[in-house]
Amino acid sequence: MNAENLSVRRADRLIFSGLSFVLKQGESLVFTGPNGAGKSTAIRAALGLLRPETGSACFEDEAGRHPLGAASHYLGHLNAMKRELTVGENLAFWRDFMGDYEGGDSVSLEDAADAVGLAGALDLPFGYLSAGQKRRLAFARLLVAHRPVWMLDEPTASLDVASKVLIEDIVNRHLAKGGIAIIATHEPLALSNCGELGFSGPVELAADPFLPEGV
Ligand SMILES: Nc1ncnc2c1ncn2[C@@H]1O[C@H](COP(=O)(O)OP(=O)(O)OP(=O)(O)O)[C@@H](O)[C@H]1O
Repeated sequence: MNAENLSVRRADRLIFSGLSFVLKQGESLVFTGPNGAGKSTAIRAALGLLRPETGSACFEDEAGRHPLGAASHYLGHLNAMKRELTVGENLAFWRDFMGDYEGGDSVSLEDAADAVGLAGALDLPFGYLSAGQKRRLAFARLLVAHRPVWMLDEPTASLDVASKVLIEDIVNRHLAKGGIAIIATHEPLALSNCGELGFSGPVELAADPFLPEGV
């Protein structure tokens, strides 16, 4: 995948500018930096979920360039599950709604639940799960519909050490199969072929000389 000269401006602040990188199959990149530095914004801008001031990002394969959003799974701060539906019903919804991207290697609902340590919980309402179990189920969503790129925003927040290792393992298997991952994180993650990109935070822009004073 390719990001070229991405910049995002919000109100009178430049959140970041000139963000460019290339990731090949099997490579990962972590976004680091303090709260408010721009990591989530960078993920959302690359995916096209918010409009960048400049630049764009795309996924490239033998067939050409594709919008990054179509080729990606996005795991944000929220888990994107319905609390009234069971674990199995939630996963079935995401499998049917997203479908497999070309070259798909998705797994069954049972195997996905098993991979995140929730094998016995398929009939349990999502709302009954603990915070860590909910986060692990959000990860199972990535396994039931294939996407070559995973964009993950603080995926291991609220996870205990064993669960964090389990998630690292799932991401590493995705990378080993030629997938790509971008991860905003505050904690070190043991990922293969991993680079790091540090965000330093927004810069106040000079006042617009055409605005009346105080605006
Ligand atoms: N609508 C908005 N208008 C102005 N500024 C905004 C808006 N939305 C976000 N920001 C600012 O953009 C900056 C980047 O926020 P972002 O959520 O990307 O940070 P982050 O690095 O992911 O932080 P965290 O580690 O806390 O998740 C923050 O300083 C935030 O205040």
